[in-house]
Amino acid sequence: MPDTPFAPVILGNEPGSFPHSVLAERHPAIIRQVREAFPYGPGQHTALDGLLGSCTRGVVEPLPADAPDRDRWHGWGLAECAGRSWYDVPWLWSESYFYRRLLDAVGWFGPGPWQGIDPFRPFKRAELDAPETDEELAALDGLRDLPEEERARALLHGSLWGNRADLGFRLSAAGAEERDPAPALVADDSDTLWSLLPPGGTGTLVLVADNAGRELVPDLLLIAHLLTEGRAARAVLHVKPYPYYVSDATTADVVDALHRLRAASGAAAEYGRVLWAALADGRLTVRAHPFSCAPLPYASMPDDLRAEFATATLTVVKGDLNYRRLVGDRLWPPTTPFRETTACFPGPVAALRTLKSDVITGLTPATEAALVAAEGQGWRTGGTHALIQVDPSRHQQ
Ligand SMILES: O=P(O)(O)OC[C@@]1(O)O[C@H](CO)[C@@H](O)[C@@H]1O
Repeated sequence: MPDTPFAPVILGNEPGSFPHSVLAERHPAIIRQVREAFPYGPGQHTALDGLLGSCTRGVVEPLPADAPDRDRWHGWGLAECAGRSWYDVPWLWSESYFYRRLLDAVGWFGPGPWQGIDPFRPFKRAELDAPETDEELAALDGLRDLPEEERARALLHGSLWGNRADLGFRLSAAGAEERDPAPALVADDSDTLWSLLPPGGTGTLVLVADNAGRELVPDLLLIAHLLTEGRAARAVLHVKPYPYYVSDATTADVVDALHRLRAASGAAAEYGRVLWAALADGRLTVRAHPFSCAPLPYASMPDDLRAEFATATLTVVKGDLNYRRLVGDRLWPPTTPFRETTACFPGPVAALRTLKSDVITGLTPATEAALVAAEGQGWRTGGTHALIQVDPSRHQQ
């Protein structure tokens, strides 16, 4: 066992900290926005009031007796967390449960007319329909004549920076990193990533998606490229089984994104056709595993998911939340080797993430020092830095 230093699990109970602000400010703001976006009835308003009181001033309450996933949540620690302040249980747990309870309040789980109505859909649609998305899709035409390696790199960066809701074609201008006082890309294992996906590959790429809209679109473009260029024979796209963390992608969001691509012109539409055909013939599949909305790190993943990740040629996990779940939602010393924190993961894994929370591993001492000198600790949560980290090993479980 590697000599990994102790790192405390992140809680939300320290006023002034980022996690505390999410519980005390972001969650109430989300309740407000959802309320304003839908013509909910009195029952839903009362339930939202109840959730607001509970999550800001109260304690974690059990799920209703008829909740379809009650047993599952008990397996995920509900009995241990119930009755405690939302601020005193692991932050990851608290956030996940907040979204679960929000869906309850608006009637997502039904039965009834609001069953399956995504409370975040207006926000996701607005982003997908934004003129910036048109510009980003039009920029794909400029990639057409580039050598495959350069297209692949541009699309990888598109997917990476898409995690900031920003396609990367315009950001990956040569030299941009060097011009900043601290590097935009704080770790870059992309050579290792590409070595796992050589042209002519016969393997399976798993991509664990994060946000819908302007992140999911470049994720889909990357998948289309890898399939078309033979860097992967098959791809599996993991999305969330229900709306989560406001903008996380569900199957409905995949459908919206594909329609958006097909309705575009030029290269974007071609990518859309590739993906549509790959779904039809089974080279691309979409999965919505319950564990994707679990309040737990991947170390606790169930056996079926473990088996799937174990057989993949490479699993790419997107975004900040998936990073927290991959390495553990802990305050690691930033120079803790990435590979020491991913020992729970059964197959080769790559993280593509913009930095939006305190968790970080795998920095060199020089990079950490440059970041701290330039920004104090603000680089951890500002979303202006990103990383590509890869652990190519197959861990025996
Ligand atoms: O996973 P994503 O979309 O990249 O980011 C999720 C996020 O917005 O949610 C958490 C705070 O609620 C943070 O981990 C992070 O900032």
